Amino acid sequence: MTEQASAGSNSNHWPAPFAPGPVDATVYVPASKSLTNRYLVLAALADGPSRLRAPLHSRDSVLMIDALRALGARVEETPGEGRFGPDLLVTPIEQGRELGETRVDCGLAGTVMRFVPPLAALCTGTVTFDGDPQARKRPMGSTIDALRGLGVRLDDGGNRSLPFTLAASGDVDGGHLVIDAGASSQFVSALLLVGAKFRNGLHLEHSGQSVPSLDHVAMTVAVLRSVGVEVDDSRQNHWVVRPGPVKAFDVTVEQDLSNAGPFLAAALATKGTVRIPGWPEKTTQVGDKWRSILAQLGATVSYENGTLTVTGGAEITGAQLADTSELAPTTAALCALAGSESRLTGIAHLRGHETDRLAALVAEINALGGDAEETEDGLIIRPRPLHGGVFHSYEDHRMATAGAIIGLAVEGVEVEDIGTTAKTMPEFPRLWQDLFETSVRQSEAGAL
Ligand SMILES: O=C(O)C1=C[C@@H](OP(=O)(O)O)[C@@H](O)[C@H](O)C1
Ligand SMILES: C=C(OP(=O)(O)O)C(=O)O
Repeated sequence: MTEQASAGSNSNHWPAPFAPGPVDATVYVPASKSLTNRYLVLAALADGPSRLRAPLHSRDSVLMIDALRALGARVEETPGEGRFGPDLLVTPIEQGRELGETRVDCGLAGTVMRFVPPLAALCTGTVTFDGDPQARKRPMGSTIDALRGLGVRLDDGGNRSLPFTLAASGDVDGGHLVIDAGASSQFVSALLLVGAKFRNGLHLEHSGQSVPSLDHVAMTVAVLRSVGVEVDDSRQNHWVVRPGPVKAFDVTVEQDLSNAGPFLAAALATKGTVRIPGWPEKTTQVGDKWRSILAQLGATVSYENGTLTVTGGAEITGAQLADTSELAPTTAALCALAGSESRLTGIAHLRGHETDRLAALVAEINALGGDAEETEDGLIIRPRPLHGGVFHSYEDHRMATAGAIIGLAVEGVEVEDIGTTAKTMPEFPRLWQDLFETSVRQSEAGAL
C-alpha cells in the first residue's frame, strides 16, 4: 500500500528510462485484476469463507474490497507467500441482511462499476454507486437496463450512467434476460457471476453488435465452474446459469499476464530478453495471447518449464492484429516503434475504456512525431521516427505503460502521471526501474 500511495502522489512528469542497451531481465508481476475481482465477488456469495492466495493489491482490488465490505462481506488480510502482499480471507455476505443506505465508490474500475450493482441487487437496502469523473463517461446503460429488467428499482437521473441509486429487496427472480453487451463484455460477466443466486437462475441473451473481449466472458464461465456453478455457454450469445450454491474456495491467483505485457514488450523495444517465470501452462487470461502477438511483431518466443521467454529481433515488424482487447495499448506502443505498417482491428469498444484509448493513442503517438490514424474499429500505425516529448496518460494505466515502452527506445519521453499505474500495478515504477537497470548493466558489460 505504501508503494501505491507514493506512486499515486507522483502525479507529474516521469522521465521514462531510456535504455542504453538491451534489457536482460527476469520479471515477476502482481496478480491478475480480472481474476482477483471475480474471485472476490464469488467469495462474497459463497457458502462459507474463501481464501485468495497471492491476490492483487491495487486501486481496483481495493475498490472491490471496499464495495464488498459496504455490502456486508468481511475481507481480512492474512499473511501469505505472495511477493506482492498478503492473502485475503473473505467471509461472505449474510443473505437478507438489512444494509440501510450505503455508497460504493467505483473509482475508474470497470469490474467494480459493472460487477457490483447486480450483487447489490441481492442485498436489502439502498445503494448509491459513483466513481471518478471519467467513470461517469463509461458505458453503463446495459447494467442499468439489466437491473430494471430484473425488477430492481433504480434512479439514474435519466443519464444512463454513474451515479445511480438502486433500492434492493434482496430477492431477484432471474430467468430470461436480454441485454446489449456490445460496449463491454463486463455486462455479461457481471450477470453471470451472480446468476446462480437468482431464484430461477439466469438465461442471459445478448442482442446487438458482437460482444467484445469474449476471452473475459470465457474466463468468467471457467471461474464459475471452478466453484461449482453450472453454466451452459454452448449457444452463441446465450448463457444459462443454473440456480445453486457457490462453493467456498481456496485459490492461488495467477499473475496478471496482461500486465506482463509492457515488460515483455521491453524485450522488443530494446532488442533484449525478458523472462517471466510462473507463466501458467493453461490459463483463461487474454494475456496468454502475448505469445502470438509478440511473435507476429518479430520476437522469438519460447516456453519452457513454466517460464515464458521473449527475445526482440533486429527490428519490430508491423502486423495485422485483431481483437487485442486490453492488450491494445501495449501493442500499439510497439507498433509505433515498428519498421512497417500495423493495423489493429476489432477494438472500437476501447473508446469506452478508462479513456477513449483510440483517440488517446493517436494523439500521443503523433505528438512524438509518429503516424497513427484512427479507423472505425481500430488503428493504423505507420513507421515514422519518433522524438522525445510528453506522453499523456489520461488517468489510464495502460496509456502510462505504453508511454514507458516508447520511452525505452526514444530518448526524452516523459510520461504524465505514472502513478495512474496503481489502478492495477502500483509496483510498476519500481519494477520498470529494475528492468531498466539490466539494460544499463548490459550496456556497461558491452563497453568493457
Ligand atoms: O472482465 C474483465 O475483467 C475485463 C473485461 C474487458 O472489458 P471490455 O469488455 O470492456 O473490454 C477488459 O478490457 C477489462 O480490462 C477487464
Ligand atoms: C479496460 C480496462 O479496465 P476496466 O476493468 O476498468 O474496464 C483495462 O484494464 O484495460
